[in-house]
Amino acid sequence: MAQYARTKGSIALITLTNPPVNALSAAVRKGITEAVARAFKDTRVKAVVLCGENGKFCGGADIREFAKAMSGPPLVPMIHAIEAGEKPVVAAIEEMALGGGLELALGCHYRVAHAKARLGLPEVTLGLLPAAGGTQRLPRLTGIPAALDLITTGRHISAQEALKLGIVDRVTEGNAVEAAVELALSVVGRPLAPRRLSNHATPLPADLDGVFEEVLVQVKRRARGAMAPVACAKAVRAAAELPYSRGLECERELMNTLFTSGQARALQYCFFAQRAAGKWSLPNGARWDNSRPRAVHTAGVIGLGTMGRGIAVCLVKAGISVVAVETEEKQLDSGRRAVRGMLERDAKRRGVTAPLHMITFTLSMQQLRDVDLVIEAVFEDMALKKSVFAELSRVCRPNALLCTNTSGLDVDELASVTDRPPLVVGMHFFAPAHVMKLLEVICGPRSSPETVATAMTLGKRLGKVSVAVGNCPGFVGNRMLKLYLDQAHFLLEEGASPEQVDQALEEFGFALGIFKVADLSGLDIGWRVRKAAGLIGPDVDPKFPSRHRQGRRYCPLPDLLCEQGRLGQKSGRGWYLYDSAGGKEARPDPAISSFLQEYRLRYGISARRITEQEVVERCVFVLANEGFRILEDGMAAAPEDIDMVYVFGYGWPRHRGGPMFHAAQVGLATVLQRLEFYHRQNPDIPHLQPSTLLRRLVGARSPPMQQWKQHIRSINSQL
Ligand SMILES: CCCCCCC/C=C/C(=O)SCCNC(=O)CCNC(=O)[C@H](O)C(C)(C)COP(=O)(O)OP(=O)(O)OC[C@H]1O[C@@H](n2cnc3c(N)ncnc32)[C@H](O)[C@@H]1OP(=O)(O)O
Repeated sequence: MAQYARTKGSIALITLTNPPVNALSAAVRKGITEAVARAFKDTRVKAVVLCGENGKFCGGADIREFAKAMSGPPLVPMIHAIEAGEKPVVAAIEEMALGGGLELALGCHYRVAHAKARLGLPEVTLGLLPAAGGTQRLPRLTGIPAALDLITTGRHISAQEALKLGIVDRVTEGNAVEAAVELALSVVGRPLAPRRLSNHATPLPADLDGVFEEVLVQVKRRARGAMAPVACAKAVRAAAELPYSRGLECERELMNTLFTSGQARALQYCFFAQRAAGKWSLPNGARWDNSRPRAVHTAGVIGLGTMGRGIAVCLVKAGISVVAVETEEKQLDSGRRAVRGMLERDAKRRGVTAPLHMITFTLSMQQLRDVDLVIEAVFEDMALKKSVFAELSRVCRPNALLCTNTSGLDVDELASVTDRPPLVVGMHFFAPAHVMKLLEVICGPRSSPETVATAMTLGKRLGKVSVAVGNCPGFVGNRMLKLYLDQAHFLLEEGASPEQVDQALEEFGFALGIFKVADLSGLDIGWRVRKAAGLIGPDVDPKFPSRHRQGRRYCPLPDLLCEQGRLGQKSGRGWYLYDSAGGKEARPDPAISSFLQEYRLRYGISARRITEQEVVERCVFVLANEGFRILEDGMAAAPEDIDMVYVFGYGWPRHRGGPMFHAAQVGLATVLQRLEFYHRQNPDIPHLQPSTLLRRLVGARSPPMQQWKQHIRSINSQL
């Protein structure tokens, strides 16, 4: 809807009314169309101001409408009518002008923004392009390079940056609607033709081809296989080469291809799934909207290894005072240098002063006595963590929350050594913790609603996507990762090379193949976990290590690599070869190829040709299969949560929605049939055996994802 009012005698004030973000639903488009026509007709009205209710201009087209048949007045002619009008129209941009909201503002003759407003064309993040004339008007206003940047990345910019780029005419610290009314009064009677962006010629850079080539390289690197950024670049190219009306046709054609694509569906699914993940609930009825989180002003971080450093940086950047604890002077010193360096670099990038005063470094746990919450990030060893938690019980205030950054250990076992099990929760960050968006919040069986609410809210404050998960080995992410890695290792035994597996996964869209990721993380991490799980030990024959352990197929290849000192990037050699220890450029290593050949010979395995299809299906379907088991076990509340863990924590290509969404898109019956096929070929790999839930869903004719949980016999939520 849109409200119409007259102010200052001659200004029509049109207010978009569709909380929470005044999205351009059919009703809003109808309201604007009618209100603008009314203002243009009313002879008392000399100029028009467009604004949004509740201090928010507009969050763009209504994304929920994309899944339905479109109705109501379309955006393009509505915006054209505004631009072509004979009375000046000024957009008053408060808080946000995003997507269709900014396109609407670009159709206005003037734009005023509040200093705190954010502007952008994020359609690309939804698998679309700014198809309400945005790809044609913005380049005419800012020039090609800036428009390409904004449209292909979808990034939000500040009002100040928008002013520099010429996207807004004025920025105000005061009331943007009043400033817009003032501007509207001052421009009455001025010629409007120069203010109509569709009339402008697009300013062209000297090396047009070079600019586009460079952008295409960048977009392909950022999101391999994603269609929308490429289509966005093509549409902007049309603005460079064609008159406005033909450019608009090109924009529409490109949008038509994107609009019904699987990628757009996946990206829009991710938008809503990300927001749904924050809406947690526990079996006792506690929920995100009835549990009050505690305020967190001060926090302790124990352990200044890679994880602890990143966590400390996140906390400080969120305005939380931190006490960072190490056990030895040397580690404390190197941790202090690293954390300060990260804070200084970040501050320099943002042109602010580094908040170094907000963190103190100490060797004494006693310094944690007054903090609101502690995050333990010591070495992944249950005995060590237990001793830390017992000590924290003694040192911290009785109501301080105790959190562990364990990546897979039993949170309840840790809680049991404390004097406050309800105040213990897992906060599993992903490396590097100040960069990665995912936070798994592990709800132990005794974690209180207030504790869960505090951890989830703190995650959001740190800029993370917090997902509540149950307390099982590996939680959601690493429980699934183990099986994904196993498949990759088995494929090496059967005839594939690390680079072949990685290439197939990267073609699928993963930012990095699994073997490159393993090298980056360090192969010794998994080695240690396998030792702790009793899979490696003195009874393993060092010359001929068994390929069956604990009743199932086991691949000793990564252990053999570690025994050779090939630990990944840090040692300059892993599944790949690097220039030096710490090198980043992965090169195929002929030594690995010979190593694999010898291994196959030793075990009598005849290498077979493995297709890209097999690599992707085995790696990706095994993830979804375990996801179904996780749902049955009650360790995740919904398939959307599992997908968000993979998208934000494991480099899963967002335009494929997540492993569960992907399984639904491929077709559950196909996934079932392919898993059965691979399991028949590999009966000693139990995780290739289709899960009960998958079978049941296929039996029920593959219902939509929202109905999957209804097919779990007895839901026993472990959250
Ligand atoms: C052939 C058809 C041609 C059509 C032409 C199409 C051209 C234009 C396309 C577009 O405009 S696509 C949409 C572009 N806009 C965006 O991508 C913005 C999306 N929203 C956001 O980034 C954020 O929500 C926000 C606006 C920055 C606000 O963030 P905040 O953290 O304050 O709140 P949220 O929790 O994210 O959102 C609150 C609530 O609002 C819902 N919502 C937000 N934006 C939209 C939207 N554009 N459409 C529908 N719903 C939206 C969001 O889902 C939340 O709802 P609940 O989860 O609470 O129910």
